[in-house]
Amino acid sequence: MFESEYREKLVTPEEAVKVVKSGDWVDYMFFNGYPKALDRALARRKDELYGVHIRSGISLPPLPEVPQVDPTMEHFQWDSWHFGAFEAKLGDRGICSFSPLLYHEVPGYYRRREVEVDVAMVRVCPMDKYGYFNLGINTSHIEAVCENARIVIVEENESMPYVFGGNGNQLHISEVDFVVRGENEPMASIPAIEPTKSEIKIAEHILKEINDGCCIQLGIGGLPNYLGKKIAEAGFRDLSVHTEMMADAYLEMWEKGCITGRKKEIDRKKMVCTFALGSPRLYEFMDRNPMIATYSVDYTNNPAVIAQISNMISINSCLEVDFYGQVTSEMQGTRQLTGTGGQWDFVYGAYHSPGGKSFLCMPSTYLDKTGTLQSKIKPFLTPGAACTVSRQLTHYIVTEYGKALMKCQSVWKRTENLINIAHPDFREELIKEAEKLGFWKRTNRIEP
Ligand SMILES: CC(=O)SCCNC(=O)CCNC(=O)[C@H](O)C(C)(C)COP(=O)(O)OP(=O)(O)OC[C@H]1O[C@@H](n2cnc3c(N)ncnc32)[C@H](O)[C@@H]1OP(=O)(O)O
Ligand SMILES: CCCC(=O)O
Repeated sequence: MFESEYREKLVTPEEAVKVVKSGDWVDYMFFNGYPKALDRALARRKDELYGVHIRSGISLPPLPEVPQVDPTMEHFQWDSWHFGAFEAKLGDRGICSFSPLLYHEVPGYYRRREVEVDVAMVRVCPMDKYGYFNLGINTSHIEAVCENARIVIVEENESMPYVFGGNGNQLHISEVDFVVRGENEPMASIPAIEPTKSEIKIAEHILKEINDGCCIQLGIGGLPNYLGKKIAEAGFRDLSVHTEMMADAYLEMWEKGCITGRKKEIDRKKMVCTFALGSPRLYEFMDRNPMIATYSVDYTNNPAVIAQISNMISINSCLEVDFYGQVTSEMQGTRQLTGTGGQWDFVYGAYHSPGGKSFLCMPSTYLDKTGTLQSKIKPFLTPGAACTVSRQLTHYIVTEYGKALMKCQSVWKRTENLINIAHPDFREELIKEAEKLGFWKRTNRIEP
């Protein structure tokens, strides 16, 4: 029924990118949603175009060519909502600018027309018999971008898993201006990372906080994934999933029979997410799986939605915490390493869930560029680092030495709680700093 409209709109990537004009804003979406064939065709137009802005986030291999063919940024300027390794390197070279966000608000930025978008380009599943292009493992904010773009171009990829959804997970042919056929390359996957000794200890602390019937959200990074494996091994029952990112850890929990979703107040018996990042096995698991429901990020990450689920346990990683309980999870001083992503959304939402808790986790130390051990608990965040979670919102901080409550604690008590979970080699020094600042009134330090 939609075949003739499809044929009318089907063009080559070279034809499709001709709609881009100098000065346009082009949206490439996130993760596996970025359109590889269109990107290559646009890069080839470099010498004809000036000041085209490309907006993206967490670009995955094969990496986009557009920012690489124009290091001068005369032709293409690269903007990112969220840095991955690729964007962090471009940022170091001064050829990628970062836009801070609250992830659940992103569809609203487009709907309120606070961000410009002329051309939306997105990688999708091939059209189905009802005329829909399923957005696969990248639902995120795509629908809102496309609703507000002057031109929408979809790039079909047969390797994209077809994922059932609640909302925002498809585009209809009538909403699309051009269709191109991509090269069906496999979705980019991320390798499993072995946990460090500290991460193993952190997981032990958090496991004590999990009960049968909880709803789990795991963030991005090595630790949350390892924790998911431990939850699976521990054999919890009737867990639910409401997360931003579907990851291999959930597949393991499901295979071990831990996840039923029966206890959730909303989306019962569904594993809810807005995108996926993991192994090919995870992507296969998600393909036409009736238990998975992908939604636009303004639903999954909306704190008011998260708060409707009882016993929400949110587990994310961070980089640095100061005596106030301010957290950065995205910057090393002035260097933008990653982004806020959904961290703020889940910290806030989980706290408002009946019985809910949020844990921001980090090893207590890291090695700096000179190989010197540094504490991640500091009197103040490293100058230049933006605060990802403000002190009013932080609930628990967890290191290998235990967990520290921040919510409702005085600055004195926060300082003390944090020094108790700092690496022992830094505790004396931190106490001295706290005393100088007048943040330390007495000690109840736990000896290592
Ligand atoms: C996905 C959801 O469902 S919701 C929300 C999830 N999203 C977020 O939480 C967004 C922000 N968080 C993140 O991006 C990640 O969790 C991170 C970056 C905080 C942690 O990810 P990990 O992979 O565990 O990072 P890791 O511990 O390896 O540290 C990354 C780098 O920063 C360095 N580093 C860590 N802490 C510090 C610090 N305090 N100062 C300077 N550098 C630091 C590490 O040495 C490492 O450097 P390298 O890449 O040169 O080895
Ligand atoms: C773009 C979102 C990824 C994250 O939350 O870390």
